[in-house]
Formats: sequence, C-alpha cells, structure tokens
Amino acid sequence: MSFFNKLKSRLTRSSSKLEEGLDAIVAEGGAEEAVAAAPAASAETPAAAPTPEPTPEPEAKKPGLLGRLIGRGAPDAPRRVLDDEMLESLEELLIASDMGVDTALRVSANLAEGRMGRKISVPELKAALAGEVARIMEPVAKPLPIYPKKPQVVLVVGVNGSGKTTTIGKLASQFKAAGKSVVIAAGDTFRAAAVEQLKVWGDRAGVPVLTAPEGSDPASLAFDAMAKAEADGADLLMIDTAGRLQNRADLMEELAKIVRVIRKRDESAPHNTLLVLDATTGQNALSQVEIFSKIADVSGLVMTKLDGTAKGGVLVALADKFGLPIHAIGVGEQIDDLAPFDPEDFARALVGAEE
Ligand SMILES: Nc1nc2c(ncn2[C@@H]2O[C@H](COP(=O)(O)OP(=O)(O)OP(=O)(O)O)[C@@H](O)[C@H]2O)c(=O)[nH]1
Repeated sequence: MSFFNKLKSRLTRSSSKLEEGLDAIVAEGGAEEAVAAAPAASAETPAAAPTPEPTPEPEAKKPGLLGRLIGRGAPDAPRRVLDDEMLESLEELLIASDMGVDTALRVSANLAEGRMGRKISVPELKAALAGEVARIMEPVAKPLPIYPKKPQVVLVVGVNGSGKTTTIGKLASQFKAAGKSVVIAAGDTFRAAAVEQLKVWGDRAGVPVLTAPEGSDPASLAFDAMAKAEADGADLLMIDTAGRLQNRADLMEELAKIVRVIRKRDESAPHNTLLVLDATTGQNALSQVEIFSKIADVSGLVMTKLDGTAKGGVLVALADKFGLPIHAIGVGEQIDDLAPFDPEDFARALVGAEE
C-alpha cells in the first residue's frame, strides 16, 4: 500500500467527515439548480449570481480522456455554481473540521478566487481545497533537523497522555535504524508508570533508557544522561519531561532547570525542543502550543493520534497560526507508526481527494 493510501485509510474519520460534507454541499446546490435554473434565491446575492450561465454544456459534454479517468468532468458529475451561499457552507464545514475560524475563512476565500460564479464538481472542489491546504502546510513540513553536534539533545515536552513516550520510542527506533546511537532519559521522575513505559519503548527500540529514583530531580538525571551520552559518543539524547500543565509555574521551573543544567555541559543544548500534541484534542492543541511556547523554546511539533480522529483539520490551523515545523505525525500505536509529514499527501487524505 502506498504511503498516501495508508495515510488516507488512517485518516478516515477526518477524511470522511470533510468528504461527506463536500459531497453534500455540491449535491445540495446541484439539486436546487436543476429545479430552479432561474435565480430564485439570488436576490440578496446579485454579485455572486451573474445571469444563469449561457454555456455550461460544452465543458460537461466533452470530458477529456484524462478527465474521464480521474472522474472530473464526467457528464453526470453533479456540479454547483460557486456562490456566496455555497462558500458559506464550505466555511462552516471547514470550521467544523477543526481548522479554526480564521484559517477556514482564509482557505475558503483563496479557494473562491477566480472560481466565483463558475460551476464546480466534487472532484474539482476537493482538488482545489487540497491545493489550498497543501499551500499552508508546505512551509512547515520539515523533518527533525540533524546537527553534527554530538550528542544532539532533543527535549521532548507535552501534556501527559499526548503521546510523548510513544513518540520518543518511535523516533529512537527510526534513528537507530538510520545508524544513529541514541540514549533516552526518563525525565518524568515523579511518575513511576511513565518511567516504566519508557523502558518498555527503549527495549523495543533497542536503546538504553536512563532512569532515576522516583521523585528525584529531573535536572540531575538530565545532567547524568548528558554525561553518559557524551561518554558513549551517542549521536542523540532524547529527554522525556513531565507534562503537568496544571502546575504551570512548577513545570516551567522544572524545564528551565533541565535546560540550565544541560547547558553546563553544552551551551548550545537543547538543540531541539519537540512539542508532542494529541490531534484528538482538536482546538485545544492550539492553546497547548501557546502555553508550551511560553514555558519552553518549542522548535517543532509532532502530532500524534491522527489515525481515527475526525480532528485532523487542526494541523492546518496550527500551521497557519504558528508556522512551527511539523516534524512527524503519529498514525498508530506501533513502533513504525510515525511518518514524516508530507503536506500534499496529508492535504489530499484530509479532504478525501483522489491520489
Ligand atoms: N492511535 C494512536 N495512539 C497513540 C499514538 N501515539 C500515542 N498513542 C497512544 O496514546 C496513549 C498515550 O501515549 P503515551 O506515549 O503514553 O503518552 P505520554 O505523553 O507519554 O503520556 P504520559 O505517559 O501519561 O506522560 C498510549 O495509549 C499510546 O499508545 C498515535 O499516533 N496513534
């Protein structure tokens, strides 16, 4: 299965929600159009409904071979004139798919440009929407940058349950497979279960996990982990951290102390501060980025649990609002279920467009 198909099948809930909505929007207007070709409801939107187009036929009658192959321009494909009403429905649909109001309005406005008053089919609408989404996502699709500095220190932050442990395990496994040596530090020393879970993932990835007694200072563990990673000549040190946002001041102090301490060994560390976000939290992910950017110098994002959520649209809102790099996406609970972020695949999978 190609990666696109895999992503599409994983993103089913986001896709089907948008896809069904787009189908319904076009079908709705298409039916209206057949019944009332005269501009019955267009009194309040005169600009959007220029006199019923005199020549809609030729285009629909003669779809090219390519058009027929990919289903565009098929004579029976329902079409709807893109007018203010349709645009409004589209805005509502995008907002409902967690794109956020600002982004949904911008995407709709861009999509309308040059298309107002023209008939549009579902495949055309999906392709246009995928194009707009991809345009927003393109600049943020960047893999985790790898520096020559050894060890490269990656601080991993995020609220509890966002998928930090799982993501660290998956990343460690990928780096290991790419020939890098990795050390993990279990920095959430206050939660024995979190440490245990990280050890399990370390075993799976074949990577050592440094732990400290329950309740001990995470900064001191981070310092020891730096020393071990340096002594071992490790390429990467990934430091897990606590995610207690309810004690924001404490957490901020804890993260600041970890950074202070590792900088004693390497002034340029941490080289990356990864924020792990759970896609199923939808718009809440936006406030998490705001908060964590204040308490840590977030350099990039990993979005987890994109499989099985209907809230994939939040990635578009995140990219549009913050422009932080999206390094990878989590599409399942297994060790291989971390994929690079491909903006075009994502955009097409999200709107349910064909490959
Ligand atoms: N479906 C799916 N589940 C995921 C993904 N990433 C993580 N999970 C699951 O989400 C749950 C929480 O993941 P953890 O990695 O333990 O999250 P954490 O942020 O380390 O949470 P704490 O250990 O509570 O600090 C686990 O059940 C994971 O299996 C993903 O991409 N897809």
